[in-house]
Amino acid sequence: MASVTLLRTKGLSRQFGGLKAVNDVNFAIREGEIRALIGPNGAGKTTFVSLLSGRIAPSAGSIEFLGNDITARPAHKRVRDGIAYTFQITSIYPMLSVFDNVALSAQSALQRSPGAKPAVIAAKAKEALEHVGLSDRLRDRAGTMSYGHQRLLEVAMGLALEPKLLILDEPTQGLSDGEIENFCRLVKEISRSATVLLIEHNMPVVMKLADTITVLNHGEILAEGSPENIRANAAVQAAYLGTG
Ligand SMILES: Nc1ncnc2c1ncn2[C@@H]1O[C@H](COP(=O)(O)OP(=O)(O)OP(=O)(O)O)[C@@H](O)[C@H]1O
Repeated sequence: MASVTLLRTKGLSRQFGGLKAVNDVNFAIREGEIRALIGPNGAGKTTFVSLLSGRIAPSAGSIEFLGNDITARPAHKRVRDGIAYTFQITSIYPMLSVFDNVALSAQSALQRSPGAKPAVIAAKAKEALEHVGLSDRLRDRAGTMSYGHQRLLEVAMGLALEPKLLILDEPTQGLSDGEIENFCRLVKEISRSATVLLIEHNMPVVMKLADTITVLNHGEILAEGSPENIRANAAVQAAYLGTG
């Protein structure tokens, strides 16, 4: 099946002082895949996706999205292009209702289609909340929900942006086993309409969800391949055991 490259990086690098947090990364993700980005603590995963979303600027290299060079494009424009990034640290507005949080996201997505009516925004927000199973919590103040539900709210906010690429940074952190199972189902469902890039430490989740796994270590791609492939990779095992 022909597949389109959604996003590609060439020589992407970011230094913090003398530290090469991301070093010369050539990466490509195809439309429709679920890609997991894994690696030991400090490997550069969050820095890498922050470069993709435009939260931080690269020291060198380039980023292409659907064939266009977006390296210098500001973060808010990348959101409009279709790159949504849910943060590792909860980024909801705790004093606003669940519905309002998602409506704000939906509104920013609909700025792409002029003349969007409040009713359309509300419908999009409700649809996203239904997707993550929070339809019965619309009026709750976001900050009063459990941590797990706040993570789901974040995913709904990402979905309301109607992204082409949804970047999830450690989405299962702090979730219960039952919540993780539901979350895996949700990601599968999301992947029917969006490409998913997932930073994840929970290996069973990675093995279950990912079509392809990219392993970062010391800011560089150490390995890339299918879950079976990566599981059997000696260099990956060594990196995780701290001997690589
Ligand atoms: N703003 C910053 N200033 C200085 N150093 C930074 C900054 N952000 C990240 N780093 C450093 O860059 C390296 C990569 O960090 P990053 O957070 O990208 O790793 P990670 O793979 O996401 O780690 P984790 O799995 O622990 O979240 C680390 O050594 C980190 O200390």
